[in-house]
Formats: sequence, structure tokens, C-alpha cells
Amino acid sequence: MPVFAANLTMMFNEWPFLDRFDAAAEAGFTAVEYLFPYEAPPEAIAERLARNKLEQALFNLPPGDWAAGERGIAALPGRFEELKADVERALDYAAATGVKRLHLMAGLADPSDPEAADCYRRAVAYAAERLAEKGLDLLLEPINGRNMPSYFLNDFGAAERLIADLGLANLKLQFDIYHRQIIHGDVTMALRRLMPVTGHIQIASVPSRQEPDGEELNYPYLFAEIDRLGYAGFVGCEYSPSRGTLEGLAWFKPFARS
Ligand SMILES: O=C(O)C(=O)[C@@H](O)CO
Ligand SMILES: [Mg+2]
Repeated sequence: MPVFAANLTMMFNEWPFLDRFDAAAEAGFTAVEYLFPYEAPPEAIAERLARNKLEQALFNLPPGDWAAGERGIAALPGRFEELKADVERALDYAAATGVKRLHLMAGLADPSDPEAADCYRRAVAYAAERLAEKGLDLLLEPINGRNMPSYFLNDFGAAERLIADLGLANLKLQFDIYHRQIIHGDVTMALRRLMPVTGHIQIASVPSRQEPDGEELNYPYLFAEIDRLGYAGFVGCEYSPSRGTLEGLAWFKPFARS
């Protein structure tokens, strides 16, 4: 049975950030993820996790100036020193929360630009090696260009090649099924092929990015396939509830902790 992590950036938005941990546990989740923890003190997050017996499944390294439109800095020339400091900041939060995997966002850059490709490769190798010293995995996530136009890592093949080229044991794929379906389709065959390098999975309906209980993907079939493939990680529920978060959890009832 998959272990689902509530994505507290998109779900439980009816509550202030720290109270979302309590609400997710109350709804039966045993794990949480979110984009960024950096506006809350690490100790406060750690306290909510412990109080609710929740596992921290994932969060992202700092993304640059998000409010100004940045979506990561790994592929951006001239930002390597900043990236090194970001890695240390994320590791402080990792130590407090016990998370075992972090996602590095690439940034907005042309994937065919050799300078961006060099920057990205250097940043990914650096971050993965630094995280390995702490026993953490580094994740790369291809993101579709409709949700994030001009995003550098917009192709699963590119992520797969870089992971293979670098050959670092803790460098893995963040397989967001929603993005996979929009970019390439062929979800089941991709799960089978990429499972050996997959460190985290995320889900949402396509095309609306809502509860995984309708539209063009058959999630009961995919959950069974994920189990059949022996995946032992988390499945992040990275969707926008169509009504309220609790009102849309019928799909999750069979998996909830009681
Ligand atoms: O947009 C997504 O999909 C994510 O998983 C976020 O973490 C942005 O990287
Ligand atoms: Mg995702």
C-alpha cells in the first residue's frame, strides 16, 4: 500500500502553515511534504512533526527569489556561491525535520544553452555530494511547460541521462505523475523503467491537478503498479483540492491511519 504524504503547500490551505501538520494528521496522513519550510523556524516544524507522529517526506532547497519569478537557480550562471549557501540552509532544516530527500529546482533557462547545462550539472553534482555526506538523497524533477513556462528541466529523458551520467548513488528522480502525463504520457511504462532511479513520486489528476480520483489517469491502477514494482518511498499528494481539502479526501479513506 503506498504511503501518502499530504502536500501542505497545496492541501490544507484552510489552516495557517504550522496548523496544517495537525490537520493532515487528524485526516489520517502519516507523512507530509511541501515546497519550502524557510518561513517557519525549524524547531517549530520539528515540534509539529513530533506532536503528530508525522514523517517529513520531502521539501525543496531554496529556489532563489520566488516572489520575483525565479524557480530555482541551479542552471543560472553566476549563482553557484548562493547555491552553496542554500544547500547549508536546507541541511539545517533537514537536520531538524529528519527529512531524507531534498528537491533541487533547476530554474528558468533554455535547456539547449550549453552554459546553463554546465551550471546545472555542476550544481547538481555539488548538491548531491554535499547531501550524501549527511545521508540524504538529491532529487531532480522534470516539470511541464504549461505550469512552469521556460523551466530548464522539462523532459524526463534529460533527467534520466544526467542521473546516469553523474552516477551518484544518492541522485534520484522525483517522478511527478502529473508532469509525466502532460509532457510524455506512457506513465506505466515509464514507472517500470525509471523505478530504479526514482526517489519520490507525486500525484494529481490530469488536466486539473486536483484529487487523484478522476479525469484522464486511472490512479487505482497506478497505485497497484507502484506497489507491484516494490516502491518503498512516499507518494506526495501535490494537488489543489477541488472543493475543500477534507471534502475531497474520499479517495484517501482506504489508506488513512485511524
Ligand atoms: O511543481 C511541482 O510539481 C513540484 O513538485 C514543486 O516542488 C516545484 O518544484
Ligand atoms: Mg511535483
